[in-house]
Amino acid sequence: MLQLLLPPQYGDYEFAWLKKFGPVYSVKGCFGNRLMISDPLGMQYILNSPHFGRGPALQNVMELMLDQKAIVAAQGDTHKRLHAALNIGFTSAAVRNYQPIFERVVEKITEQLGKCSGSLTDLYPILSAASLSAISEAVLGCSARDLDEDFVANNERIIFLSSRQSSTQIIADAIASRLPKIVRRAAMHLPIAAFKVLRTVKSLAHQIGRRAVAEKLLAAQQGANMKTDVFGMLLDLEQSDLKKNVLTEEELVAQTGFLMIAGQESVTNTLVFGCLELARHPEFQHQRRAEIHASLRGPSTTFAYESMPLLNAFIKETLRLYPAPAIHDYTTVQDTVIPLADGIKNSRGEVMNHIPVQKGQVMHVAIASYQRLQSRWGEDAHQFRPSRWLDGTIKQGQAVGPYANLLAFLGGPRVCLGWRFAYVIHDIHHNDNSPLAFRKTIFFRTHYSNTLILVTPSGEKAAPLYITRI
Ligand code: HEM
Repeated sequence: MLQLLLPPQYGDYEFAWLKKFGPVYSVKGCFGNRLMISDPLGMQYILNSPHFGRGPALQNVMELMLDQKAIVAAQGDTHKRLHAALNIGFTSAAVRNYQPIFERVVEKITEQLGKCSGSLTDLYPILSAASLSAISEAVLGCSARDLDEDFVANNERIIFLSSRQSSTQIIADAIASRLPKIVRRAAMHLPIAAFKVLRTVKSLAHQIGRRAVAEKLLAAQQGANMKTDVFGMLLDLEQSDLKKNVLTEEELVAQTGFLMIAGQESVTNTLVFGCLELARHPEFQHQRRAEIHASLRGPSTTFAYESMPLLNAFIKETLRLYPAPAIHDYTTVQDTVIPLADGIKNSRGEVMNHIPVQKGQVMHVAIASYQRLQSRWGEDAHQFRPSRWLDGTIKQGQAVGPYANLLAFLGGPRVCLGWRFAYVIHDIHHNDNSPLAFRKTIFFRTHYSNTLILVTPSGEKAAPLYITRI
């Protein structure tokens, strides 16, 4: 289990085991064997079936870090209701309204990166601040400059703490997740530095959310356009489900912390990995720029990236190789049988097209492994090759995930609501007002610590790349 989560480079063992044992095998965990599964049909079943709940360690993290009313901490019918209600702010029509915000943020990032031209620059702080800006404006309708300084600092601290996972911590998490909920909640009040940061962020996020809701309601009374951000959409008295009492103001406020932290962290990491692959593939970087130039010469459309096959392929390929939820844990809540697309051989050599699992079985939905299955993505599935999305290499099969059969945004009832949002933020890669090129310098490693991150050989979360203006 520790080999799986803390190898020198993420996937060192996992991808070797995938090759050796196939898409279903078991690994030894702290409290018994765990099932690793990357079979597409099996994953689709687990993600959509009520027979599975979130794994104990992951649920523990959600409960510790977030407001109890936050969508990711909610379960069953409450979760369904919150998901449906919040979805109003994340439809493709809604996200199109937020486009000017993303364009402004992208302008600022390119300007800032341009200033670092000719030097070795860690992309993390720049892209992290930019993601926070985009999310703060597009979700709350509030500039990141207006966010409480303490919130921004503590938010960064949480992201930093969650990027440092040690073997002791993994074991402690596994033990903590076995404690009764009441004990875990009580532990949050212990005078431990990390818990203090969590308590502060929760409380500040609440204040920020409450202020945003109050300002939006006032703006609505004054007849302001409410469609410019997620909170506005949700509080729009013309169409909102709030008036049907589907989502209370208090519940909307409770989503603030998760939307800010999770959105910022996932978007930043995906952008960083994208820039790293550009640095590693100068030829592709050049072709992509040529596509941008061609599109800028054509008729101007707001969503220009829709007509840019290389840019689309690039974003998909980045999400394929670097899914934020590389391994997602589930527990079986009642005995069930998981169907498999590709049968597996049992110890007697018989081919099984399904596997029975008992209540209480912990399993790892191996998203990073699935996204490297040669049977689906091609013989060179471990390579970064965006052209696979354009030349027919990829085989269709069970439809999993909301986008391009990828599971970077998960799938099923808990699918990411902000996936369109995340896609648009990648506009950074087609902004060409200040053309930049990235060049790799040192050896990097990918590391899994609640999410996939880039670390230097000494284990520090950082993405130093050379930036040059062209
Ligand atoms: C590349 C960027 C992103 C990735 C890879 C990503 C990935 C994910 C994943 C894996 C989950 C499932 C978490 C779980 O239940 O365990 C999730 C949930 C969610 N994400 Fe994202 N996310 C991204 C960006 C965003 C952004 C920008 C927002 C909004 C500002 C957002 C909003 C949400 C919400 C509201 C949920 C909860 C859905 C539910 O439980 O019903 N995400 N995301």
